[in-house]
Amino acid sequence: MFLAAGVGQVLERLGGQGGLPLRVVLWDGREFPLSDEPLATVRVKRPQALTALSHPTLLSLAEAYVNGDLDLEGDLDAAIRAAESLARDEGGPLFVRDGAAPRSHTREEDSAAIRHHYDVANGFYALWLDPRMVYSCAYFRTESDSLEQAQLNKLDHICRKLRLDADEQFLDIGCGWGALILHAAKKYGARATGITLSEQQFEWTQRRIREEGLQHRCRVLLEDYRDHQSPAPYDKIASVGMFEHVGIANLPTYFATVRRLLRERGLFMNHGITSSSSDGVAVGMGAGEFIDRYVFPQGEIPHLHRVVRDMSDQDFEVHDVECLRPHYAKTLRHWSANFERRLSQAVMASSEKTARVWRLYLAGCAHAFDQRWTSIHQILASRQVNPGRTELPLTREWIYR
Ligand SMILES: C[S@@+](CC[C@H](N)C(=O)[O-])C[C@H]1O[C@@H](n2cnc3c(N)ncnc32)[C@H](O)[C@@H]1O
Repeated sequence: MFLAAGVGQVLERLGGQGGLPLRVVLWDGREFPLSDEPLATVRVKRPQALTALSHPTLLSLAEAYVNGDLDLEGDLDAAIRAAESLARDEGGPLFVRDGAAPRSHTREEDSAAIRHHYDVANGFYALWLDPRMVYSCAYFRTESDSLEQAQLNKLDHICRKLRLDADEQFLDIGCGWGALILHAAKKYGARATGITLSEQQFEWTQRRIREEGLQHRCRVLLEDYRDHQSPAPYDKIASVGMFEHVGIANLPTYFATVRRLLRERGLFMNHGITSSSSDGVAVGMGAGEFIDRYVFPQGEIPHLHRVVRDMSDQDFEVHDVECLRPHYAKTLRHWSANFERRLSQAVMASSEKTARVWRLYLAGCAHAFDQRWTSIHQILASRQVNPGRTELPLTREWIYR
């Protein structure tokens, strides 16, 4: 408690970090720069908030900010690096078993978790995503690609890897605001179906399909991937930034569902976040708990080897794996910079608390990908129930043509 710890003790603790790039401003106006040229200002709004700084974890610091006990101004990345340095100093491991009971991921639980995250408001997401509203890692062909260009590159990268062709039946599991199905139908002539659990995304995508005049080859459904039925199997299936919601124990069900929906020798692209911990346990120091409690309830990320194993068990042959980690750090920095520029609008489009959560989550995840706390992989595989030759060319040159 602050009164026990005292301002002096807390400042001594912060000062002992060897020059954190922060200025601390107390509720009574007293200012304490912790280095010669502080990059960010932490405003301690009330004495109780010092508790969060006396034995900080990334969760306690984040909660103090989300609850409005602390304010942050200036260079958010510098503040996050400083927070990590403080939390690390408390001695916790980088990866921890969170001790939570395994999640069952019933349809009701998953649906509630999706509504929590994605149904904030379409206008809220439009403030900081690219104009197509793509909400997954972009693909930067050059360092200076804009976010919009890099998201378009990503849509093409996926369609090319899938060798998507005119009139092929294409399914996008977890289609977000529909960017991939619209692109697949418009540019590649595919017959595209998207499914989402978010009502707001569903309505948005329905409208976009109408606006583009693509009703004859594009549709969106509001349903759980486990319930999706199709009269004929799909030629190609993508899942982009979705399988993080599935749950590690449910990966066999998930890949079995894709196998059920895909034709023999059909191609499947799984693009998703992977853990850097080979055990697939959560990031420690309170970071994983913050994401679980405030951002992605029920989210779970497996290590790459677990994904490949569970895919192989469902008769998928893995052809190509690409790590996009630097691309996600860049994507998140674009989102975070957009969010910083439009912070007051983000508050109006959601709430003060939601905007505070998302502000930390976007900048914090950029840091997490930079630091390799988490990674992301595109895995291209084909359904190979009957052994034999694949439909793929001998080399991967087709992807880059
Ligand atoms: C991070 S968003 C990615 C959206 C999109 N693929 C993109 O790249 O912009 C995750 C998507 O997965 C969907 N999703 C999550 N769990 C799902 C489930 N059980 N069934 C269907 N869709 C699900 C969400 O509704 C959301 O559209």
